[in-house]
Amino acid sequence: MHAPGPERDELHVEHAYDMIVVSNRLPVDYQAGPNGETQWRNSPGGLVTALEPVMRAADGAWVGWTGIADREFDPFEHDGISIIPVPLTASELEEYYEGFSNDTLWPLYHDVIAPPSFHREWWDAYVRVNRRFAEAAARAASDGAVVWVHDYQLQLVPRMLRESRPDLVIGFFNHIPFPAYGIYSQLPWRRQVIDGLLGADVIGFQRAADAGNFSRAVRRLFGYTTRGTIIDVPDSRKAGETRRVVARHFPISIDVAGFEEIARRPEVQARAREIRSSLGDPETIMLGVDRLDYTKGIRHRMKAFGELLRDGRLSVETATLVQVASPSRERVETYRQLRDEIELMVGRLNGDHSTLGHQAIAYLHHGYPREEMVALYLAADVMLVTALRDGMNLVAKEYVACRFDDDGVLLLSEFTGASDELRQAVLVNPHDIEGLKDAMVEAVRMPKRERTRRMRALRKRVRENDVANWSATFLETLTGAGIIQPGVSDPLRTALGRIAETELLLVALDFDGTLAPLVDRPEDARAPERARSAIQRLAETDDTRVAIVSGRALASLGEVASPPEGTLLSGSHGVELQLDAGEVTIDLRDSEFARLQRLAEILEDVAAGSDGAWVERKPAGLALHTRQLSSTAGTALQQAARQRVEWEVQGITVRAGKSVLEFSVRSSDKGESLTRLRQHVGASAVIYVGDDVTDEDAFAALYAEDVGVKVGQGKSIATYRVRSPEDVATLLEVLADARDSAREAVAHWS
Ligand SMILES: O=P(O)(O)OC[C@H]1O[C@H](O[C@H]2O[C@H](CO)[C@@H](O)[C@H](O)[C@H]2O)[C@H](O)[C@@H](O)[C@@H]1O
Ligand SMILES: O=c1ccn([C@@H]2O[C@H](COP(=O)(O)OP(=O)(O)O)[C@@H](O)[C@H]2O)c(=O)[nH]1
Repeated sequence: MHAPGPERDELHVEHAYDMIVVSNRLPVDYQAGPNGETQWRNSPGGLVTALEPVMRAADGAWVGWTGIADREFDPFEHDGISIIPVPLTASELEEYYEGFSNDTLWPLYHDVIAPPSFHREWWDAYVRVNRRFAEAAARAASDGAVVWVHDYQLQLVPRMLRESRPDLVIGFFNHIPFPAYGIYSQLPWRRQVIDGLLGADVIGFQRAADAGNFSRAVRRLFGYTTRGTIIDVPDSRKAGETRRVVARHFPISIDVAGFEEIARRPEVQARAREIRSSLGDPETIMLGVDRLDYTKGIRHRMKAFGELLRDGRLSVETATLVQVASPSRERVETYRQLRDEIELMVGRLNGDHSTLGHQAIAYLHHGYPREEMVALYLAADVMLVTALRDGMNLVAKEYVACRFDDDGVLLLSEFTGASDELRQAVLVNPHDIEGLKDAMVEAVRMPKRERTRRMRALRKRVRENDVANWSATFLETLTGAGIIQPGVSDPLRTALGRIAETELLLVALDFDGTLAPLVDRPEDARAPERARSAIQRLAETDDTRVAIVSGRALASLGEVASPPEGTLLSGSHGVELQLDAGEVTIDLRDSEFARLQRLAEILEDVAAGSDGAWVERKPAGLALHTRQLSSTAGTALQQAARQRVEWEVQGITVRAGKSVLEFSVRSSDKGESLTRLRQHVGASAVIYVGDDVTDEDAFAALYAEDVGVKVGQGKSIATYRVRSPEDVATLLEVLADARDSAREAVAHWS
């Protein structure tokens, strides 16, 4: 049966969209009401909260399930978003959604808080439904489109899409945690799931720890090489070649300005006052807002609250707990049991502690629209987020975004993704009931000054990474096609401020295209004066070391960069290093020397046939430069050189740069070089800035707390971007200023 969608417009979807989001949930759900009537309502959960503003801004389509079984809907338009529904039968709902997704993967990925069930027929349904989603996306995607797949319900879709549509750019984002290998390895289909995910070009996680767990699982199960955030995956279409897959964290967020705007509305503030007075105007309102899910730690929070009332540390006359527990996955047995347990607890606590005038717990088993949520946030003095495991927890961020009055206390579990960013919350381990009780009392009694200090810091942090920033960072990593702001963007400025506080900083910079604009004759390349004096400022202090990391031979680098004393140099992609103790000399073995000679003959021969191409000699390799040729002629010449070298010389490392093809008889890359520099210096944090494909190895060698900056367009795993060497100069000035301020602050406090 085909039912009409809301505000339905006929959509013609074949190969129509350049950007497609695929998720199990759509922004709207078709729900049966208590009397059998059906209605569209907003879907539950944070995935929809985060993706809705992204989709509204993009001219793309959203592929997903409408929340009801055995009904088919034509594509329709909802609130400015093109929706492509995927149908599920009643048995698929049971086996794919309630079964494999929410009774196998969900508990397994949330550290087996509840025991996962493993059933082969659930797995079969999971494969079948994933294929249906992949087919729907493949039908709707235009040539070379970007397809962004979401969450644990659809982990096989990336591989399925890559097989059927190799032209697509495929991203995947996991909204829930990715567990440690000891837990993940329980999954009977552990290899198939990882292989499914590795079909993507970029796999995003909420926390750095999740990405680390995933990379470890890839190594253990497949033995693929992983370097930092890069995984080399065999290319099923090109024998002997590998594809680069990026696996790293992109913490999700919310529409911060949108939430604040609602919070500032007079009618929402009036509603907040009304909520307070309907609860008898207690001194303290504590609030919990969660889907009714065993991962959220609702029982732990109620136990702690009950004991505080029992012990007289809190009283119902002064404190009330409002618990919104919105209905979720109600046909899954573990969720039914949880509801019974929680409602029993609420009944007991209210029976034991409530008075005629004061209720201990106001328990609301409903889903509320956003305005009501915001009014609740404004009414709450203390927000309780006590999840036992949670991918992110957007409620924590929403609370902070709404508190434009700089008041309110956020009590936050360390086991949420949000706790990585929201360090100024009162952080708790919800398993430690005594610790939780103490933290609740601390939150209730916290003096105004401290509340304000913490809330200001939290609001700053949440504003720095809103949902637009999250999606832009992910999509830029995926496509390299984002619009780069001129100068130094606010998020980059914040990251520079943070890294400037480190003890011993290594500032590692590529030269050509990064410090110096690209020029036709490499010997003419020079860094602008502003960059040179900022480097000078950075290099003259004991707590900062500067390194220039280049593909050029060391001798040529020294000449064009003329760096200040003490600068470390890495040439020939790390084959040559000039550290404090002097230059590392390269003694080529006889076999390497012979190969170098043969290489030189071949490349000189290839270059001789083309006007404008030339060969640069380096200690352990050669570079064929094609910058002065048209792009077609340059590519053809590079192709010819590559082929001849492959046929005629063994053991050569080939590396493509911007209009240059590098051949080396000894393999090393900028990532290895950066790691050696980090160790040599003993750096506590590193910033790396680079523009070329070869700089990606260096970005891959960065740790979560380091900063990677890509100069210009192009696919990159770096988190930040600037447009040009001029902006790199500005970046270095900002960094030098930030380093001075950090030093002054330390001097002031010591
Ligand atoms: O679709 P449901 O089965 O009703 O569940 C609702 C959503 O729950 C999960 O949300 C997660 O995503 C949030 C945003 O990234 C994150 O903050 C939270 O920690 C996660 O649990 C689930 O991952 C979604 O797929 C569901 O739609
Ligand atoms: O009655 C409710 C309860 C929750 N939410 C929203 O549901 C999302 C919950 O996201 P979170 O990341 O905290 O957890 P999830 O439910 O996705 O696990 C947030 O945007 C809440 O504002 C809502 O709109 N109404």
